[in-house]
Amino acid sequence: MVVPYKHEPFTDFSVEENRRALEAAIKQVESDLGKDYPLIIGGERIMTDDKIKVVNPANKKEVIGYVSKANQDLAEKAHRIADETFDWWRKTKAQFRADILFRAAAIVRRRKHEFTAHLVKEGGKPWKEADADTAEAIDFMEFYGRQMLEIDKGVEINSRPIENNRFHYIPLGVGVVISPWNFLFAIMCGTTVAAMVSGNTVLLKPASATPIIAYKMMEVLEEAGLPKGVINYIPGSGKEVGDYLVDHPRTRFVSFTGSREVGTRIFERAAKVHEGQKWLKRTIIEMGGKDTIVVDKDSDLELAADAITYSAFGFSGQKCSACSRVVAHEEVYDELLDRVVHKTKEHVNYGDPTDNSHYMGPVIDQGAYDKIMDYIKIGKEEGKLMAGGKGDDSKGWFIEPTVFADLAPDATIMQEEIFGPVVGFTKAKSFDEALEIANNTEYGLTGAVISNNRAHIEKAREDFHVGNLYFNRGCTAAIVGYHPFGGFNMSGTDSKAGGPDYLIHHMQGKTTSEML
Ligand SMILES: NC(=O)c1ccc[n+]([C@@H]2O[C@H](COP(=O)([O-])OP(=O)(O)OC[C@H]3O[C@@H](n4cnc5c(N)ncnc54)[C@H](O)[C@@H]3O)[C@@H](O)[C@H]2O)c1
Ligand SMILES: N[C@@H](CCC=O)C(=O)O
Repeated sequence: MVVPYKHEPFTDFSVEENRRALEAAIKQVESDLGKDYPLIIGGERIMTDDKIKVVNPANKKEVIGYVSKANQDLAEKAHRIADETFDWWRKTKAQFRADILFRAAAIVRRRKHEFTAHLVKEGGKPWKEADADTAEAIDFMEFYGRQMLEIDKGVEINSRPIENNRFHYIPLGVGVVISPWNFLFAIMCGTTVAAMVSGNTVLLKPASATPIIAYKMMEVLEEAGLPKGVINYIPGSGKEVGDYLVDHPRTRFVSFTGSREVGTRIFERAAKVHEGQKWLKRTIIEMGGKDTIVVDKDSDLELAADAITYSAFGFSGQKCSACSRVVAHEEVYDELLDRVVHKTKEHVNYGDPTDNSHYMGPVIDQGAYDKIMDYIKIGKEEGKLMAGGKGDDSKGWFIEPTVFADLAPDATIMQEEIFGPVVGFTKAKSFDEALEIANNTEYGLTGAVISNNRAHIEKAREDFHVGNLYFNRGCTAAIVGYHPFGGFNMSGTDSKAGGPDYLIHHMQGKTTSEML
């Protein structure tokens, strides 16, 4: 029997002991930088000459490590091993697979600050965000382990007196898991272990900006008893290795989390049936967002301002769930805007995230920096700059928390995902109009409504078309097992990570009927 699932508590860094523990862990991680990391294929460590250079986004000169890069030959080798391993792995008991996750979760929990410190360095995450990322990785392992045990009980169906009917889920086959850099531990871990615990074998291609945490997870899973060949670690170029694996006729499913551009490309490519392919590939595709907080006339404006500030600038706005649009009723617009601008200028400082006094760290890389600065330039033409607007990429990739006011609902920066510390405000004449504006993007991931009006909350529950809708709080920070996460429309397939249906996406239902 396992104890009931409860999410991993966050660390309180105002407690001196906790603060010191993370400081020590950061020092430890710093003394360990610059190493070489191999691929892991069928349990074998393979060093390649071609390497991914992983740098600290807060200090470009600091190399976190050099990670071996898979090419198509190595991807093919990994695929063959994953395929062979699936033959016996698919028959292992759910309890055996779940136990690996429970042991792995316990290992990470015991070494929690070490992982968090690594995320501060590799991902540029401030302490609070890095701690939440580690906690979420633990949660995914604990939650999916339990979910698998539930699914293993089977589903009741009817039998007539002359027959014995059964219905149960079986795994799919070899899955390609492609993960993003922003929840470098949690999402990478959650998507990988969900596929594995459901009885599939996995080819894990982590994001090129953050592949080292994935290597560390592999070490933990191996220590927890994961057999060779079940998860194969193959970082590499998205285009070269990613396309090859997505197109491969023996790939049974692809689990992708990342941008709309790459997600739609994978969706299209996976739809093509290649020679020798015996199935239609399953795709689990979770993409970006353009997430809105609606602030009603009758609402707590201080709560609204806090919710907006954290949702817009937590981890420098680099969350698919980040608030990048505010739609406020015209009667409260000016006061709300004043409060958010004040909080941004007073409280949202930024700098090296190893220093816990910084609210925000850097953005992830030069590409992200340039893209966000381009959007800020557009924002200056489309609206009124109220705070921030500058960047500095001399040492790391730092951008000021930026607020734009008086934007048209269809302005570019109100429609396209920026994925940085930029939030835009627009006005609505009524609550109905506010909802219309909130729904006017191609995305549908998260949203929030700040309101004291029960009828308006109920209207939004029906009409605000997003996968994760929150009332009287911000629109980020979903918790595994409590807020199943995934979006509508161009935000993806709404697979709901951390929810009761998630594992089923990695499985297929089988009916057997025996005559008595
Ligand atoms: N909906 C969600 O749950 C969720 C969660 C986190 C991030 N995101 C989204 O992810 C994006 C940020 O992450 P990112 O910059 O890592 O996204 P990205 O799409 O650039 O990269 C994601 C992954 O895809 C790989 N990739 C790139 N080209 C590929 C190809 N042709 N074939 C296969 N794989 C390829 C990358 O190497 C990386 O591992 C944002 O849009 C954000 O909103 C969504
Ligand atoms: N699940 C996270 C977002 C993941 C995407 O970046 C949240 O709810 O804030």
